[in-house]
Amino acid sequence: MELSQLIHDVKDSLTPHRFHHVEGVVQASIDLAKQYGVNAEQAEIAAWLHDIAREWSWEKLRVASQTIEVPPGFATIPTLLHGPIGAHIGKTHYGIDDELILDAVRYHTTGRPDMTALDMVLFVADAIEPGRDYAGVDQIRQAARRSLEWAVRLSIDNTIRFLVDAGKPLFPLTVLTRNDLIMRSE
Ligand SMILES: Nc1ncnc2c1ncn2[C@@H]1O[C@H](COP(=O)(O)OP(=O)(O)O)[C@@H](O)[C@H]1O
Repeated sequence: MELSQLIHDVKDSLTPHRFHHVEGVVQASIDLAKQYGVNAEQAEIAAWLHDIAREWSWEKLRVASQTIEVPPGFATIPTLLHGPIGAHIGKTHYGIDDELILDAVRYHTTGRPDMTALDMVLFVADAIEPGRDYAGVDQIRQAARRSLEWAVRLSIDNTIRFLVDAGKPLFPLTVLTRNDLIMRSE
């Protein structure tokens, strides 16, 4: 695959602000990968790809989701489709056939039970890249120095609180992810 072409297209697909976020996620992913013994090349590719469809309209996401395989339920909350659709674009446009990379992209917003180390690297990098500024982010940054699992869990707790307070729907897979992390830590 041509990484420079992917980066070029990601830049074209996003506002400068979100492209800057993606650059932050790439650096944070590489750093976390090195820290936790994860393949940094896979982490970098997943990070460049993860938000490629983030600025698609709901209608465009919905239409695309009808022609490709999307994990169950994702279409009920259209924003979440940018993960599975990003993975699909990675496979079809850039020839990325590494399922570890594609899964990390697919589930980067929702998480999933039995997350791989690469899934967790991207999930946490997305939450803590230097451009992120929200209540609780420093606690997640600190957690990421000690444990990927713990950082994912804190980030999920934060997202759940945010969604509940905002009166927004919560995707059940994220609850299953949280339960799985708690069971694994006991
Ligand atoms: N687990 C979830 N269940 C339902 N909606 C979610 C979940 N996680 C995120 N969202 C929604 O999807 C939107 C995009 O999430 P995300 O891609 O993490 O945000 P960002 O654009 O800041 O990277 C959030 O603003 C939120 O409304």
